[in-house]
Amino acid sequence: MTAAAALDYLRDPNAIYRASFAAIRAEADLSHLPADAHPLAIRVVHACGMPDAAADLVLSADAVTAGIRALRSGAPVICDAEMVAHGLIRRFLPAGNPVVCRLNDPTVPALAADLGTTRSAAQVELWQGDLAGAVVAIGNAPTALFALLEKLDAGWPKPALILGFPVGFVGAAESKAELARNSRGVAFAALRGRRGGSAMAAAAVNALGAGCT
Ligand SMILES: C/C1=C2N=C(/C=C3N=C(/C(C)=C4\N[C@@](C)([C@@H]5N=C1[C@](C)(CCC(=O)O)[C@H]5CC(=O)O)[C@@](C)(CC(=O)O)[C@@H]4CCC(=O)O)[C@@](C)(CC(=O)O)[C@@H]\3CCC(=O)O)C(C)(C)[C@@H]/2CCC(=O)O
Repeated sequence: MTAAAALDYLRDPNAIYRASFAAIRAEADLSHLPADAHPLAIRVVHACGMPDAAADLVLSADAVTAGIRALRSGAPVICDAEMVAHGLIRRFLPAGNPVVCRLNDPTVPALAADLGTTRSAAQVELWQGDLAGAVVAIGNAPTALFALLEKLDAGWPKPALILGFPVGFVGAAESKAELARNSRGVAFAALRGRRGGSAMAAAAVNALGAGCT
């Protein structure tokens, strides 16, 4: 049997990252973003392969500093989906920050049925104790973002930062527009429109974590 010929592709992980980030810097227009948000924008684009997504990124002026400060202080990262939680590069979290996702808490299905909502939104009921000063990363569920904003309107503790990246056709654009219109006094970053996703939300956290070093 003859040995299979090795295909020609880049194998060095650091070289792959360098080449990706260089391509994004060359292709994505980041000029509307403050310099401290460029690493976050680059990682978000990196996670989806769409340089034009950078144009839809909106941030409050304090988003990056608030996120980095919160992570350094050991704040929890609250995620709407396990996919977001699993996308976090743990070695980037500077203080062994707890990662919280309550979607699969055994009480959530009954809670969702009682409240007449999704499991993603029902889990927000379980976030109250972790919310003060936290980084909240929403990458999947528009209903979770809407529910969080409703809780803030009801006087719940404020997180340090909301990363709004829900994706899809029902409620994604609307929930992020509401966050950008009125973030309830909380620093935020969001991707306007239908695009988003767990990988992008995790990438945003990873960029902040990398910025802590
Ligand atoms: C309406 C929902 C949407 N889900 C999308 C895309 C993806 N979802 C995946 C997976 C595996 C999960 N999605 C759930 C969060 C599930 N998705 C929903 C809900 C029905 C409602 C959310 C909402 O509208 O706010 C939601 C169920 C719920 O009751 O909350 C998930 C919990 C479903 C499950 O059966 O477990 C699960 C999350 C698992 C986890 O990570 O913890 C996908 C991988 C596709 C799939 O279903 O196989 C994909 C991932 C996208 C991503 O990057 O995160 C949409 C398209 C975003 C859609 C929301 C809007 C719409 O237009 O329909």
